[in-house]
Formats: sequence, structure tokens, C-alpha cells
Amino acid sequence: MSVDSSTTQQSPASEHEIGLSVRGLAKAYGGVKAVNGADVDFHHGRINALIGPNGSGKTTFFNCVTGMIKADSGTVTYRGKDITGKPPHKIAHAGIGRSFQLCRIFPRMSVLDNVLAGVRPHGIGQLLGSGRRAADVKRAQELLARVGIDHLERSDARDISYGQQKLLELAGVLMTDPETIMLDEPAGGVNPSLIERISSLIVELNAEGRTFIVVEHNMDLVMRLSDHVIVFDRGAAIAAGPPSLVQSDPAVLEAYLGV
Ligand SMILES: Nc1ncnc2c1ncn2[C@@H]1O[C@H](COP(=O)(O)OP(=O)(O)OP(=O)(O)O)[C@@H](O)[C@H]1O
Repeated sequence: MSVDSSTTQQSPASEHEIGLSVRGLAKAYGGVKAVNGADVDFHHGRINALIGPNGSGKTTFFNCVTGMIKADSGTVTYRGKDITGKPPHKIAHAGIGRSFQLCRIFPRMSVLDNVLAGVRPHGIGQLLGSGRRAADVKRAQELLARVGIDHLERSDARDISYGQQKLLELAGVLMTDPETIMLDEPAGGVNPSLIERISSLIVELNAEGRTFIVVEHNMDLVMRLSDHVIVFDRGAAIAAGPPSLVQSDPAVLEAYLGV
């Protein structure tokens, strides 16, 4: 079964600008249909949450949308532009940035250099020696200040806490100035005070016009933060709508609780 916002009575598509739109997305690993014909519309300018039980295909969906893995079938459009099957740098160029469930950082590099690694097209190859542009360094430092870890800029990334690594990854994502930010479990394994900081940053960045698509298991955070919730089960969306409605949807309760 697949559901998108246009099928949700309480939030007709006409009320919302659609940014990322996915149709019939599928990806199987052997006999496992990790993503199974998913149809999903994400609201542009809003905080969208993608939730679902463990193994329901959320990360695989993220990986297909952002070009990390190739889907077996389906289409992905962003702001009306077909980005199906494009490589990650083209997806980033289209305005979509992403983080990873387990932080993707370079552990032996400094915090500052990790943020600079997010710059394109210079990339990691130019991090050493004279490749660092002063403007990029300044921007990286500003972003580290923004996420609250500028005091750690010279530390090795492996020496900062896991929550700080999540903040570092967010600063790296922001380096490409993405219009839409996809976060895979931003609060996973993070202590409560840093969850609050991450949550405030998402709200602030959204108020500045950035769209968020967040995979998250912390339901309290999802319900507080998001405008639009999409529920995945067995590789497809089974419900979509405002948090309050999704919470009481019988299909969602069944997927989560088996009731
Ligand atoms: N590389 C892979 N090879 C084989 N099977 C995979 C691979 N990646 C994912 N799967 C399987 O696909 C299904 C969906 O996994 P996925 O990680 O996308 O779910 P998820 O909703 O993100 O789970 P979680 O909430 O636990 O992170 C699972 O059954 C998983 O075991």
C-alpha cells in the first residue's frame, strides 16, 4: 500500500508545495524488498518526518533518493526536476544535502577539516596544503559556531562525543548550502541536552527556509518537531499527514504495535 499527501484528506496536496516527490521506488536485496514501490511527497519548506519500525526501509529509501545506491525502479523528482538515478554530487547540486545514520566523518582529521570536506567541488583532495580557500575556512568556522562546537575546531573528530559528531556532520551538510536537508536519525545515541540543541537548530534552519526530511525513532522529537509525518512499513508509505492524525491512524498502530 502506498500513500502520499494527496490521498490524506486532512492535508490535500493543493495546500502544500511539493519539493521532493518519489513514485514507485523499489530496491530489493535478494528476496528482501527493502523498498517496495514507495510513493511519497515531501512538503517543501516544512519539517517532514519519515518514521517506521526497524527494517521498514527508511535508510534504503534515503540511499536511493540521494544516489548512494541505485534503485531497481521508480522515479525521484525534486522541484519538478527528474533526479532519478543521479549520482550523489548531482543530487547535492540540485539542492539536497544529507547526513548518515552512523555519522560519516573522517576520524583522524580535525573538526574544521571535516567541515571543509563538505565543500564542493574542491573536496577532500584539496584539504591539504594550499587547497583551503580562506572563504571556505571562514564559512566552516561560522558553521561550527552555529552548531556550537567552534571551540573544538582543532580537535580530531574521533576525540569529540558522538552527539558533537552529529553536530559536526550537520555543519558539514550545511557547507553546501542545501535547500533541503535529509537527516538520518539525528538524535540516535545522542544525550538529551544535545538532542535539544539539534532540535533547536532544525527549527531555526527551517525558519530560515530550509526544508527538512528527518528519519527518527525518537517519537517525542518527531511529534514536537514535524509538520508532516510519513509512516513506512515494509518498504512503502502506509500513512501520511500531520503528527496528531498519524499518531491515531489504525494502520500505524498496527505497524508499530501489531494491534
Ligand atoms: N545492504 C543490504 N544488504 C542486504 N539487506 C539489506 C541491506 N540494506 C538493508 N537491507 C535490508 O533491507 C531492509 C530495510 O532496511 P533499512 O536499513 O533500509 O530499514 P530502516 O527502516 O532504515 O531500519 P532501521 O530503522 O533499523 O534503521 C531490512 O530487512 C534490511 O535487513
